Amino acid sequence: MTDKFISIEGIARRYPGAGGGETTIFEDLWLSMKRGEFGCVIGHSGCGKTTVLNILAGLDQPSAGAVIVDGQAIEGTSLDRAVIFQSHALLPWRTVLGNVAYAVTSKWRNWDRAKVKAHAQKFIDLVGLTGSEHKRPSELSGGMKQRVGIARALSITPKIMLMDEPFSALDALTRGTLQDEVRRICLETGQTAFMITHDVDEAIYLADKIFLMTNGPGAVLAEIVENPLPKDRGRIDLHRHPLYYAVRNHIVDFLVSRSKTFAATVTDHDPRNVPVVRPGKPELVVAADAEDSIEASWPSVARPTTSSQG
Ligand SMILES: Nc1ncnc2c1ncn2[C@@H]1O[C@H](COP(=O)(O)OP(=O)(O)OP(=O)(O)O)[C@@H](O)[C@H]1O
Repeated sequence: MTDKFISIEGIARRYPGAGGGETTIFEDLWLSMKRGEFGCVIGHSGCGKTTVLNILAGLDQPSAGAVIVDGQAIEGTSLDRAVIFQSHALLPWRTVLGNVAYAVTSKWRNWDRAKVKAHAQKFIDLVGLTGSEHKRPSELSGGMKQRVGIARALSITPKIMLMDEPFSALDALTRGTLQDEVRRICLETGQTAFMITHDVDEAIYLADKIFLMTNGPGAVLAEIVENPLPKDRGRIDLHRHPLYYAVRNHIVDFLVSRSKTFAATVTDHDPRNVPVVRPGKPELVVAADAEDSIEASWPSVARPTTSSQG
Protein backbone atom coordinates (compact mmCIF):
# COMPACT_ATOMS: atom_id res chain seq x y z
CA MET A 1 0.00 0.00 0.00
CA THR A 2 1.48 3.40 -0.93
CA ASP A 3 -0.89 5.59 1.06
CA LYS A 4 1.49 8.37 2.10
CA PHE A 5 -0.55 10.63 4.36
CA ILE A 6 2.61 12.39 5.51
CA SER A 7 5.44 12.54 3.03
CA ILE A 8 8.69 14.24 3.98
CA GLU A 9 10.59 14.54 0.73
CA GLY A 10 14.30 15.22 0.79
CA ILE A 11 14.32 17.93 3.43
CA ALA A 12 17.51 19.53 4.73
CA ARG A 13 18.13 22.18 7.38
CA ARG A 14 21.22 24.31 7.33
CA TYR A 15 22.24 27.22 9.52
CA PRO A 16 24.94 29.80 8.98
CA GLY A 17 28.04 28.42 10.66
CA ALA A 18 30.92 30.12 12.38
CA GLY A 19 33.37 31.70 9.96
CA GLY A 20 30.88 32.27 7.16
CA GLY A 21 30.20 28.62 6.25
CA GLU A 22 27.09 26.56 6.85
CA THR A 23 26.26 23.85 9.35
CA THR A 24 24.05 21.10 8.00
CA ILE A 25 21.88 19.68 10.77
CA PHE A 26 20.46 16.97 8.49
CA GLU A 27 20.23 16.48 4.77
CA ASP A 28 18.11 14.61 2.23
CA LEU A 29 15.68 13.24 4.78
CA TRP A 30 12.84 11.16 3.35
CA LEU A 31 10.12 9.71 5.52
CA SER A 32 6.49 8.76 5.09
CA MET A 33 3.57 7.73 7.27
CA LYS A 34 0.12 6.35 6.58
CA ARG A 35 -3.08 7.88 7.90
CA GLY A 36 -3.71 6.73 11.47
CA GLU A 37 -0.12 5.69 12.12
CA PHE A 38 1.82 6.63 15.22
CA GLY A 39 5.45 7.53 14.48
CA CYS A 40 8.17 8.19 17.05
CA VAL A 41 11.56 9.76 16.31
CA ILE A 42 14.52 8.69 18.40
CA GLY A 43 18.04 10.07 18.19
CA HIS A 44 20.63 11.75 20.34
CA SER A 45 20.40 15.37 21.41
CA GLY A 46 21.11 17.80 18.57
CA CYS A 47 20.42 15.44 15.66
CA GLY A 48 17.51 17.61 14.53
CA LYS A 49 14.38 15.92 15.86
CA THR A 50 12.71 19.14 16.99
CA THR A 51 13.73 20.80 13.74
CA VAL A 52 11.96 18.06 11.76
CA LEU A 53 8.87 18.42 13.96
CA ASN A 54 8.91 22.21 13.60
CA ILE A 55 9.12 21.86 9.83
CA LEU A 56 6.16 19.47 9.91
CA ALA A 57 4.28 21.98 12.06
CA GLY A 58 5.14 24.79 9.65
CA LEU A 59 6.98 26.67 12.39
CA ASP A 60 10.26 26.33 10.49
CA GLN A 61 11.12 25.95 6.83
CA PRO A 62 13.48 23.40 5.31
CA SER A 63 16.55 24.67 3.46
CA ALA A 64 15.68 22.14 0.75
CA GLY A 65 12.91 19.65 0.05
CA ALA A 66 9.22 19.66 0.86
CA VAL A 67 6.63 18.18 3.19
CA ILE A 68 3.36 16.91 1.79
CA VAL A 69 0.42 16.25 4.11
CA ASP A 70 -2.74 14.69 2.74
CA GLY A 71 -1.65 15.49 -0.80
CA GLN A 72 -0.77 19.15 -0.19
CA ALA A 73 2.60 20.79 0.32
CA ILE A 74 2.56 22.53 3.68
CA GLU A 75 3.18 26.24 3.89
CA GLY A 76 3.30 27.73 7.36
CA THR A 77 1.28 26.69 10.37
CA SER A 78 -2.21 25.26 10.09
CA LEU A 79 -4.98 24.10 12.39
CA ASP A 80 -4.64 20.80 10.53
CA ARG A 81 -1.46 20.22 12.53
CA ALA A 82 -1.63 20.55 16.31
CA VAL A 83 1.53 20.69 18.39
CA ILE A 84 1.98 19.55 21.98
CA PHE A 85 5.21 20.78 23.52
CA GLN A 86 7.11 19.60 26.57
CA SER A 87 5.91 22.71 28.37
CA HIS A 88 2.16 22.92 28.07
CA ALA A 89 2.01 26.58 26.90
CA LEU A 90 -1.46 27.24 28.33
CA LEU A 91 -2.94 30.71 28.65
CA PRO A 92 -2.57 31.31 32.42
CA TRP A 93 -5.52 33.68 32.72
CA ARG A 94 -7.97 31.26 31.15
CA THR A 95 -9.61 28.26 32.76
CA VAL A 96 -9.30 24.71 31.44
CA LEU A 97 -12.53 25.22 29.53
CA GLY A 98 -11.36 28.65 28.37
CA ASN A 99 -8.07 27.30 27.03
CA VAL A 100 -9.73 24.53 25.06
CA ALA A 101 -12.60 26.76 23.91
CA TYR A 102 -10.08 29.33 22.65
CA ALA A 103 -8.61 26.71 20.30
CA VAL A 104 -12.08 25.57 19.20
CA THR A 105 -13.09 29.16 18.38
CA SER A 106 -9.93 29.72 16.38
CA LYS A 107 -10.92 26.84 14.12
CA TRP A 108 -14.68 27.35 13.94
CA ARG A 109 -15.11 31.12 14.21
CA ASN A 110 -18.85 31.17 13.50
CA TRP A 111 -19.84 28.65 16.19
CA ASP A 112 -22.00 30.06 19.00
CA ARG A 113 -20.91 29.85 22.65
CA ALA A 114 -23.01 26.80 23.46
CA LYS A 115 -21.61 24.81 20.56
CA VAL A 116 -18.03 25.78 21.39
CA LYS A 117 -18.56 24.87 25.03
CA ALA A 118 -20.11 21.49 24.25
CA HIS A 119 -17.32 20.65 21.82
CA ALA A 120 -14.59 21.73 24.28
CA GLN A 121 -16.26 19.77 27.09
CA LYS A 122 -16.21 16.61 24.98
CA PHE A 123 -12.41 16.75 24.76
CA ILE A 124 -11.99 17.76 28.40
CA ASP A 125 -13.97 14.63 29.28
CA LEU A 126 -11.90 12.56 26.85
CA VAL A 127 -8.65 13.37 28.67
CA GLY A 128 -10.18 12.75 32.09
CA LEU A 129 -10.49 16.34 33.32
CA THR A 130 -14.24 16.35 33.97
CA GLY A 131 -14.84 18.48 37.06
CA SER A 132 -11.74 20.67 36.54
CA GLU A 133 -13.23 22.82 33.76
CA HIS A 134 -13.12 26.02 35.80
CA LYS A 135 -9.64 25.69 37.23
CA ARG A 136 -6.85 27.90 35.97
CA PRO A 137 -3.43 26.45 35.01
CA SER A 138 -1.90 27.59 38.31
CA GLU A 139 -4.36 25.29 40.12
CA LEU A 140 -3.40 22.20 38.07
CA SER A 141 -0.64 19.60 38.44
CA GLY A 142 1.91 19.12 35.65
CA GLY A 143 0.05 16.07 34.38
CA MET A 144 -3.27 17.91 34.38
CA LYS A 145 -1.75 20.80 32.43
CA GLN A 146 -0.44 18.38 29.87
CA ARG A 147 -3.91 16.82 29.65
CA VAL A 148 -5.31 20.26 28.86
CA GLY A 149 -2.66 20.60 26.14
CA ILE A 150 -3.75 17.25 24.71
CA ALA A 151 -7.46 18.20 24.91
CA ARG A 152 -6.72 21.51 23.22
CA ALA A 153 -4.75 19.81 20.44
CA LEU A 154 -7.40 17.15 19.85
CA SER A 155 -10.31 19.61 20.03
CA ILE A 156 -9.42 21.14 16.68
CA THR A 157 -9.55 17.63 15.15
CA PRO A 158 -6.14 17.99 13.52
CA LYS A 159 -4.99 15.81 10.68
CA ILE A 160 -1.76 15.26 12.58
CA MET A 161 -0.86 15.53 16.23
CA LEU A 162 2.77 16.56 16.67
CA MET A 163 4.33 15.97 20.08
CA ASP A 164 7.77 17.10 21.21
CA GLU A 165 8.69 15.04 24.28
CA PRO A 166 5.26 15.74 25.76
CA PHE A 167 5.72 13.66 28.91
CA SER A 168 9.39 14.16 29.71
CA ALA A 169 8.79 16.69 32.49
CA LEU A 170 6.31 14.45 34.32
CA ASP A 171 6.83 11.91 37.07
CA ALA A 172 6.86 8.24 36.04
CA LEU A 173 3.34 7.47 37.28
CA THR A 174 1.73 10.44 35.53
CA ARG A 175 3.77 9.80 32.41
CA GLY A 176 2.51 6.22 32.24
CA THR A 177 -1.09 7.28 32.72
CA LEU A 178 -0.84 9.89 29.99
CA GLN A 179 0.85 7.43 27.64
CA ASP A 180 -2.16 5.15 28.18
CA GLU A 181 -4.55 8.04 27.48
CA VAL A 182 -2.79 9.15 24.32
CA ARG A 183 -2.60 5.60 23.04
CA ARG A 184 -6.28 4.96 23.77
CA ILE A 185 -7.36 8.19 22.11
CA CYS A 186 -5.21 7.64 19.03
CA LEU A 187 -6.52 4.09 18.61
CA GLU A 188 -10.14 5.13 19.17
CA THR A 189 -10.05 8.16 16.89
CA GLY A 190 -7.59 6.94 14.23
CA GLN A 191 -5.44 9.98 14.98
CA THR A 192 -2.18 10.25 13.04
CA ALA A 193 0.61 11.18 15.44
CA PHE A 194 4.28 12.08 15.19
CA MET A 195 6.22 12.23 18.42
CA ILE A 196 9.76 12.89 19.61
CA THR A 197 10.93 10.90 22.58
CA HIS A 198 14.16 9.87 24.29
CA ASP A 199 12.34 7.05 26.05
CA VAL A 200 12.76 3.73 24.20
CA ASP A 201 9.96 2.03 26.13
CA GLU A 202 7.61 4.91 25.41
CA ALA A 203 8.34 4.52 21.71
CA ILE A 204 7.81 0.74 21.81
CA TYR A 205 4.52 1.19 23.67
CA LEU A 206 3.11 3.95 21.48
CA ALA A 207 4.60 3.75 18.02
CA ASP A 208 3.80 1.78 14.92
CA LYS A 209 7.02 3.07 13.36
CA ILE A 210 10.16 4.26 15.11
CA PHE A 211 12.46 6.51 13.09
CA LEU A 212 16.10 6.23 14.10
CA MET A 213 18.29 9.25 13.42
CA THR A 214 22.08 9.24 13.53
CA ASN A 215 24.06 11.84 15.42
CA GLY A 216 24.32 15.36 14.08
CA PRO A 217 25.52 17.50 12.50
CA GLY A 218 24.88 15.89 9.14
CA ALA A 219 22.35 13.50 10.69
CA VAL A 220 20.48 11.01 8.53
CA LEU A 221 17.45 8.83 9.02
CA ALA A 222 19.26 5.52 9.36
CA GLU A 223 16.41 3.05 9.82
CA ILE A 224 12.70 2.72 10.27
CA VAL A 225 11.80 0.16 12.91
CA GLU A 226 8.36 -1.32 12.39
CA ASN A 227 7.03 -2.23 15.78
CA PRO A 228 6.57 -6.00 15.81
CA LEU A 229 4.40 -5.98 18.95
CA PRO A 230 0.67 -6.53 18.47
CA LYS A 231 -1.66 -3.51 18.37
CA ASP A 232 -3.43 -4.54 21.56
CA ARG A 233 -0.25 -4.39 23.66
CA GLY A 234 -0.45 -3.12 27.24
CA ARG A 235 2.08 -0.87 28.96
CA ILE A 236 2.34 -2.95 32.14
CA ASP A 237 3.10 -6.28 30.47
CA LEU A 238 4.96 -4.89 27.45
CA HIS A 239 8.25 -6.42 28.63
CA ARG A 240 6.68 -9.89 28.81
CA HIS A 241 5.99 -10.06 25.09
CA PRO A 242 8.43 -12.45 23.38
CA LEU A 243 9.40 -9.79 20.83
CA TYR A 244 9.91 -6.97 23.33
CA TYR A 245 13.62 -7.48 23.97
CA ALA A 246 14.34 -7.99 20.30
CA VAL A 247 12.95 -4.57 19.44
CA ARG A 248 14.30 -2.87 22.56
CA ASN A 249 17.81 -4.24 22.14
CA HIS A 250 17.78 -3.24 18.50
CA ILE A 251 16.97 0.39 19.33
CA VAL A 252 19.34 0.60 22.31
CA ASP A 253 22.14 -0.89 20.22
CA PHE A 254 21.50 1.79 17.62
CA LEU A 255 21.63 4.57 20.21
CA VAL A 256 24.69 3.22 21.99
CA SER A 257 26.85 2.44 19.00
CA ARG A 258 25.46 2.57 15.46
CA SER A 259 24.10 6.13 15.69
CA LYS A 260 27.70 7.31 16.17
CA THR A 261 29.50 5.07 13.70
CA PHE A 262 26.86 5.07 10.96
CA ALA A 263 28.46 7.68 8.67
CA ALA A 264 31.84 5.95 8.77
CA THR A 265 30.60 2.38 8.41
CA VAL A 266 27.55 2.49 6.12
CA THR A 267 28.74 3.67 2.75
CA ASP A 268 25.76 2.60 0.62
CA HIS A 269 22.97 4.31 2.57
CA ASP A 270 20.18 5.43 0.25
CA PRO A 271 18.15 8.19 1.99
CA ARG A 272 15.20 7.56 -0.34
CA ASN A 273 15.08 3.88 0.52
CA VAL A 274 15.82 3.71 4.19
CA PRO A 275 15.83 0.13 5.52
CA VAL A 276 12.65 -0.92 7.28
CA VAL A 277 13.55 -3.25 10.13
CA ARG A 278 11.22 -5.62 11.96
CA PRO A 279 13.19 -6.92 14.93
CA GLY A 280 12.24 -10.43 15.91
CA LYS A 281 9.83 -10.92 13.06
CA PRO A 282 10.34 -13.92 10.76
CA GLU A 283 11.71 -13.37 7.29
CA LEU A 284 8.31 -13.48 5.66
CA VAL A 285 7.58 -9.88 4.80
CA VAL A 286 8.84 -8.46 1.55
CA ALA A 287 6.24 -6.09 0.22
CA ALA A 288 4.34 -3.62 2.41
CA ASP A 289 1.08 -4.74 0.76
CA ALA A 290 1.53 -8.25 2.10
CA GLU A 291 1.79 -7.14 5.72
CA ASP A 292 -1.88 -7.18 6.64
CA SER A 293 -2.35 -10.78 5.60
CA ILE A 294 0.43 -12.08 7.83
CA GLU A 295 -0.20 -9.73 10.74
CA ALA A 296 -1.86 -12.45 12.83
CA SER A 297 0.97 -14.95 12.63
CA TRP A 298 3.26 -13.78 15.45
CA PRO A 299 6.04 -16.23 16.00
CA SER A 300 8.63 -16.69 18.65
CA VAL A 301 11.69 -14.47 18.32
CA ALA A 302 13.67 -14.58 15.10
CA ARG A 303 16.36 -12.27 13.84
CA PRO A 304 15.48 -8.86 12.33
CA THR A 305 14.33 -8.62 8.78
CA THR A 306 14.68 -5.64 6.49
CA SER A 307 12.96 -4.31 3.43
CA SER A 308 12.80 -0.74 2.14
CA GLN A 309 10.26 1.96 2.88
CA GLY A 310 9.39 2.47 -0.81
N1 LIG B 1 18.15 28.96 15.10
C1 LIG B 1 19.21 28.16 15.09
N2 LIG B 1 20.41 28.59 14.66
C2 LIG B 1 21.47 27.78 14.63
N3 LIG B 1 21.44 26.48 14.98
C3 LIG B 1 20.27 25.99 15.42
C4 LIG B 1 19.10 26.79 15.50
N4 LIG B 1 18.08 26.02 15.96
C5 LIG B 1 18.60 24.79 16.15
N5 LIG B 1 19.92 24.79 15.84
C6 LIG B 1 20.82 23.64 15.93
O1 LIG B 1 20.23 22.56 15.23
C7 LIG B 1 20.61 21.34 15.86
C8 LIG B 1 19.39 20.48 16.00
O2 LIG B 1 18.53 21.06 16.98
P1 LIG B 1 17.20 20.31 17.43
O3 LIG B 1 16.61 21.10 18.54
O4 LIG B 1 16.36 20.05 16.25
O5 LIG B 1 17.80 18.94 17.98
P2 LIG B 1 17.08 17.77 18.78
O6 LIG B 1 17.51 16.50 18.14
O7 LIG B 1 15.63 18.04 18.90
O8 LIG B 1 17.78 17.90 20.20
P3 LIG B 1 17.20 17.58 21.69
O9 LIG B 1 17.03 16.10 21.76
O10 LIG B 1 18.30 18.07 22.58
O11 LIG B 1 15.93 18.34 21.87
C9 LIG B 1 21.31 21.69 17.16
O12 LIG B 1 22.69 21.53 17.00
C10 LIG B 1 20.96 23.14 17.37
O13 LIG B 1 22.01 23.82 18.02
